[in-house]
Amino acid sequence: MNKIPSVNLADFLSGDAKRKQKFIDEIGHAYENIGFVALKGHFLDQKLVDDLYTEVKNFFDLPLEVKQGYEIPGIGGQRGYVSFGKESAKGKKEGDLKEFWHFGQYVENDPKLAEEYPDNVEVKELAHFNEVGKEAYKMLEKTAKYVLRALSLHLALDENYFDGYIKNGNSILRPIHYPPIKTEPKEAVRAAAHGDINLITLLMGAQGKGLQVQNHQGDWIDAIAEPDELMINVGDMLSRHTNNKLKSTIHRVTNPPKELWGTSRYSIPFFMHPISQMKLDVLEGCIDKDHPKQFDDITAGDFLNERLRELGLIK
Ligand SMILES: O=C(O)CCC(=O)C(=O)O
Ligand SMILES: [Fe+2]
Repeated sequence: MNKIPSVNLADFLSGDAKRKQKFIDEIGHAYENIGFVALKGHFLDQKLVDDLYTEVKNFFDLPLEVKQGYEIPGIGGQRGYVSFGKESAKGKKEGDLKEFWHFGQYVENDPKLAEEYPDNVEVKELAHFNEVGKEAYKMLEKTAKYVLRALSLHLALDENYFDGYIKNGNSILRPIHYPPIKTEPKEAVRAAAHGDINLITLLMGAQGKGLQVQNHQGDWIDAIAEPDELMINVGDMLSRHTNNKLKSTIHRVTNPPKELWGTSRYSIPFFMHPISQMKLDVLEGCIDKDHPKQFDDITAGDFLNERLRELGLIK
């Protein structure tokens, strides 16, 4: 495959059995091959997208001392601000050329989980930042729920298989700012080649050049979405759970050519995580003579901690 396929969630939600099956087959096929799709028909309307970008730009425009006041020690960057260069891709020493913010779960009716997760951090300088972030979080979570339902059916599981694992899950909304590049970055890139940790990622802002995906042949292909599309990819948790039937594809964000060094890039991924107790053990239905079990049993919580250590976010 050398192009990211485009699918429409409206097919899945149409109530028409044929259209629903078409969506399941298209996304299933795409995830067994390239691991990415561009998705139309999601639950984010244009006003919400515009409002979120406005708030996010306003936040990153705040003075560094103000932003650093929202960098919370001891929580592995899981909420609030993470400053420039802190995170590096697994196996890489140079930090990525980015700063970012994390909105986390808004736990409902589960005091134990509310206790387990760090609190969301409120930005005091911006009147709408917190509420707009929360609204986008909810709409992305809702979109992701239906995508996982389609994948459950593709895997011959119960349609609602993931519902209980993602309700109040440890998902993260991460607005990212890649600032203008001022001096030759040498080895560092905006985001070094990596696979995402989580179940699936929904990315707003893949409209411009920058994001590239590595296909089976090892070629890097541009992943560019239409204005009304989210880019959605499989993460390592889902790949493990399905014995790599669904592919977590390596991707990166390249540095722009020198004449565009002066421009920022903004992107906003939503990393869909389950609750930490979910067992990522390989599904029985994904093991057979030709596909022996490839991964050890592990919970989502333990897997996440292992990876945050490798990214340099926890000690
Ligand atoms: O900025 C982008 O377009 C992609 C970012 C990304 O892959 C990530 O944060 O995991
Ligand atoms: Fe990523």
